[in-house]
Amino acid sequence: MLEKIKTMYNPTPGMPPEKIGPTVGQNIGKITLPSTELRFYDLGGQRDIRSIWPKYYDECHAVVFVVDACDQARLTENWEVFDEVLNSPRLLNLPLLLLANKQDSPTSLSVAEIRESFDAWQRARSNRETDEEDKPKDKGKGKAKALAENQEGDHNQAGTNGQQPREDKQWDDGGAKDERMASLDVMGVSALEGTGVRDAVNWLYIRVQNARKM
Ligand SMILES: Nc1nc2c(ncn2[C@@H]2O[C@H](COP(=O)(O)OP(=O)(O)OP(=O)(O)O)[C@@H](O)[C@H]2O)c(=O)[nH]1
Ligand SMILES: [Mg+2]
Repeated sequence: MLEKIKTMYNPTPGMPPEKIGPTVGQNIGKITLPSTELRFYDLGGQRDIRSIWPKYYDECHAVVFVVDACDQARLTENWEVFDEVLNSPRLLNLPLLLLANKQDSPTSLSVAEIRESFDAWQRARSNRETDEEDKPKDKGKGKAKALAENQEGDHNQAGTNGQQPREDKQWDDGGAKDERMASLDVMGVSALEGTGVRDAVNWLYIRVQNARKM
């Protein structure tokens, strides 16, 4: 995706698709637009590499999350990761764009289908949570165990990360996550053919400029 952006916006083209391997760490790219410069940090999506993502959260002005719209088998894993990003308090007020990549492929999910897949994943999760909450009420014995687990969970949370409770509270107070979800932008792109890429860059350009004015 970043290489395609470079090819479309810079005098020197980015790497051709056949030369691009999995991103280990980060790739950096820069494009110049009227009165602004957009700097991209393309972070590898492999499981082990995701732990570096939060190191970038304080410095960035927008987040673009690229999903492989052809890989239905990994959509659940994708949504788990995306939800973490969506929930990261340090990213809460930043423009967030979800890109459904590989729209050139006949097997890719459309933007509407990607949105529906995420909604369905969220519904399934909240159903699971409701089921969990209901369980102890049915069985007296289970209730004590669930409570004990809860307390242990709370303790662990505070113990491993002192900021966690404060961050959670932020969500309870503002309903900010619901707002974020309602306004989530999803766009279809093809990093291979370049379809939708200009729209995505324009979206970023406008959002970053607007955020600056506020
Ligand atoms: N059909 C199609 N294939 C694509 C497109 N973009 C990437 N691919 C292919 O998907 C595979 C993975 O592409 P990458 O660009 O390495 O994907 P990535 O998301 O950057 O992966 P990481 O760097 O590991 O995070 C490669 O085989 C690409 O050729 C696209 O728009 N359409
Ligand atoms: Mg990559």
